[in-house]
Amino acid sequence: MARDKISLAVTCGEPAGIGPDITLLAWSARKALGLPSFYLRADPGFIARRAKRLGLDVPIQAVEPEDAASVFAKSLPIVPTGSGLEDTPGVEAPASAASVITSIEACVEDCAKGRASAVVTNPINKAALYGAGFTYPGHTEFLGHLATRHWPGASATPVMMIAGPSLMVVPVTIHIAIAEVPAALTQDLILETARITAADLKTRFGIPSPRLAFCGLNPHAGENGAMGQEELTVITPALEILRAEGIDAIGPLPADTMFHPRARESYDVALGMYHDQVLVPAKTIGFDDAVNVTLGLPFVRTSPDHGTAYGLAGTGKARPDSFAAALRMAAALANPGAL
Ligand SMILES: NC(=O)C1=CN([C@@H]2O[C@H](COP(=O)(O)OP(=O)(O)OC[C@H]3O[C@@H](n4cnc5c(N)ncnc54)[C@H](O)[C@@H]3O)[C@@H](O)[C@H]2O)C=CC1
Ligand SMILES: NCC(=O)COP(=O)(O)O
Repeated sequence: MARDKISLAVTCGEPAGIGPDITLLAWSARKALGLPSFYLRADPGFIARRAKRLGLDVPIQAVEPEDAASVFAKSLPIVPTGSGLEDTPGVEAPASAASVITSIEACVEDCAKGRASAVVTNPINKAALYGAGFTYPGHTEFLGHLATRHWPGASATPVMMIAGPSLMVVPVTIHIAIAEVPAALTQDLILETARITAADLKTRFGIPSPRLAFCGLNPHAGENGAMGQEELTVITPALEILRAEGIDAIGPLPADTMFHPRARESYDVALGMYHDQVLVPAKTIGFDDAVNVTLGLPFVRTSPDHGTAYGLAGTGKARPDSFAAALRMAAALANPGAL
C-alpha cells in the first residue's frame, strides 16, 4: 500500500477518561488542526454514545485499517476492537481493562503488518490496568515488550521523551518509586538511555549533533559530594564515556537552574534522573502542546502528554491540543527526515 494511504492507528485508552472526547474533538476540528488521517481501534457503539453526550455530530464508519484514509475526510474511521463498553465518564470500570489492552496490542500489530504508519495512544488509567493483572508500569514498557513480539531480533529499548516546542526531556528512570531511584540509577542505564536518545534525535528528529544536558540527582548536583555521591560515582563517569563516544553530554547540572529560558538554549534535550525531575518543567512549560514520544522502538509511538483527566470526561471541556500535536508528530516521524 502506498505510504500516503496508510493511516495512524489510535488506541482507545481508558473509556472513562478523556481519550474518546479528545479523539472526537480532534476529528471534528481535523482541518483547522491540520491532522493526518487516523483511525481509532475501539467499540464504535461506545464512541457514538460519547459523541452524543458531547453534542458532537460525528459520523462514524466501521472500517479495516487499509480503508481509513479514504473515509477520514467524511467520517471518523473506527476499526471495531475489544468488547462493548459502557459510557460512564469518570467512573472506573474494571471490565474495560481487557479492551484497553487489546486496542494497544492491535494497533502495534497494525504497524508491524504495514497497515498503520504509527501508533498514537490515548491515556490509560495505570492503576485500573494493574488491578486487572497488567504487569507493565505504563505504555512505554508495554510497547517495548510488544516490539519484541512483532519485530523479533530488532533492538527495542523504550525511552520516554516528552517533546514540546521549547523543551524536550527524557527521564532516565521512569515509573518507579522515588525511594528506588538511587539503586536503579546505574551507569549502564544512563549510557543506554543517552545513546538511544542521541541516535533518535539524529535519525528521527534531524538534529545532526544533539546536545544532551544531564541533571544531577541531588541538590546542586551534589555540591562536590557534600550533598550526595551519585554525581561523582555514577553520572559523571557515564558522561565521560559518552563524550569519548562523540556524544555531546553536558553536566551533570543542578536541576533547579537548567530550565529557565536562557539555560534551555544551551541544549537540545534534558535528561533527568527521575520522572518528575524533568516532566514537571516539561508539562509546566508546554502542557497543551507537548507530546509523549517513545524513542528506541522499531515503530513510531506518540501520545498526548496528559492523563485520563476523569473530571473532564464527557463534559466537552477537555482540550484536544496535545492529542492533535501527537497525531501530527507521529505522521512526521513516520516519514524520516520530515521534522
Ligand atoms: N500516557 C498515559 O496513558 C498517561 C496516563 N496517565 C494516567 O492518567 C491518570 C490521571 O493522572 P493525573 O496525574 O491526574 O494527570 P492528568 O493529565 O489526567 O490530569 C492533570 C490535570 O490536567 C488536566 N488535564 C489533563 N488533560 C487535559 C486536557 N486534555 N484538557 C484540559 N485539561 C486537562 C486535568 O483536568 C487535571 O487537572 C492516572 O491514572 C495516570 O496513570 C497519566 C499520564 C500519561
Ligand atoms: N507521566 C507520563 C506517563 O505516565 C506516560 O506513560 P506511558 O503510559 O506513556 O508510558
